Amino acid sequence: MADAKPIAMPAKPDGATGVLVLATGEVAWGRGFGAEGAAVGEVCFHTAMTGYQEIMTDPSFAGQIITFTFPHIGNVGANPDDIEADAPHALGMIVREDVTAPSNFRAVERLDGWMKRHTRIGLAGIDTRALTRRIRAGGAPNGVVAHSASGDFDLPALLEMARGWPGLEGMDLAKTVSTEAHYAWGESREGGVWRLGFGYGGSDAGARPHVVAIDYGSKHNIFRNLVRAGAKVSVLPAEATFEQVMALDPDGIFLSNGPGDPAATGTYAVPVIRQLLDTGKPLFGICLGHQLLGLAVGATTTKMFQGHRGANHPVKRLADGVVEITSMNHGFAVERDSLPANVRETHVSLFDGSNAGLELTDRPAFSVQYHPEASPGPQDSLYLFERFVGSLSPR
Ligand SMILES: NC(=O)CC[C@H](N)C(=O)O
Repeated sequence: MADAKPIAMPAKPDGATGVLVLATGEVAWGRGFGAEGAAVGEVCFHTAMTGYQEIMTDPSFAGQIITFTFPHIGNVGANPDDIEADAPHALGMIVREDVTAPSNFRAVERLDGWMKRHTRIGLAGIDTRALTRRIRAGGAPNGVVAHSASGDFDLPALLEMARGWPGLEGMDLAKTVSTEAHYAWGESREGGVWRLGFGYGGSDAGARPHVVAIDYGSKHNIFRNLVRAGAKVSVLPAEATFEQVMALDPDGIFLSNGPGDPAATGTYAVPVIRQLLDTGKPLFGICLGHQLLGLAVGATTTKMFQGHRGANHPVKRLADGVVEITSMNHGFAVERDSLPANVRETHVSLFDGSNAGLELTDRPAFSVQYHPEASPGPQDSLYLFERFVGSLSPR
């Protein structure tokens, strides 16, 4: 921004090795951990008290820096099991207290070591309560987290970096985190590590209905739950064509969660989803998949002023009034008023009344905005996997 006025930025206190610089010019000094360097993205907050490894590895967090409202992050260390993708996708984490030595039998390394190994930047010693209130009042700002063990920072350059980032609105990130090639989901534990993609999961896989999942940035536990509910799962890249999906002879189609702006991803995903809907095959979508289904039926999506990121978000199921406690992570939403006549709203957020689920009345397709796979989070919504897989004919 050429016309931006210089902003007075607070001088570095002694011993500071990390800093957060928001595009507004606000600066918070702290202690860096994990990898050194600088990362730019949207600074959001997450209220879950557990599951930091699952959160950091959820591909939906690409392009985002997560402020954890829970002050003690890292105290169960890092392990090879609690991951939703092979590596972290969130750009960095901001925490209150320094990461300590892990106290958990499953830990194989410290969180800060894990972050460093995966080139992710951490920032500790930040007043995360004040930062969270700042985000709540002003919306999620763009910003930079930087870590330099020697304490050398070029603040004007970091500010420039924060200001130069275009923001998540209009940004397609799904294809940057999706699988590159088609694979059949399966996993086995070898040498203490889950190995993926060697074949169909579950016993007697041949008799299972076949779900073809389009991976816009999927979490592993979604596929695990589809298998647990009785399916076998094939995974295709975000840019898969209608013909590529149909060549796998699906019994049902799954649209995954993922990062970025659904409207931007929709430019290539929506035409495919429309064709898939026309086949009459059952379809289920989660989060970004929900938003893309919404766009495919003609609804619109919008960037929320306040996104939802936590593991205790109440959602009302409109069919029977039951409240599900859900795990959520989204910054965009389907606009209720834009839903066409053949689409019924099925779930509503009890925090702000925003749309949390939909179903078509003339085709077997439904989706939810929240994360029923419950990792991290409650298990109230696992029934959705059973409902979807139960509607497919086994073969
Ligand atoms: N978890 C997700 O799939 C997130 C969807 C979308 N990127 C959003 O922020 O709303």
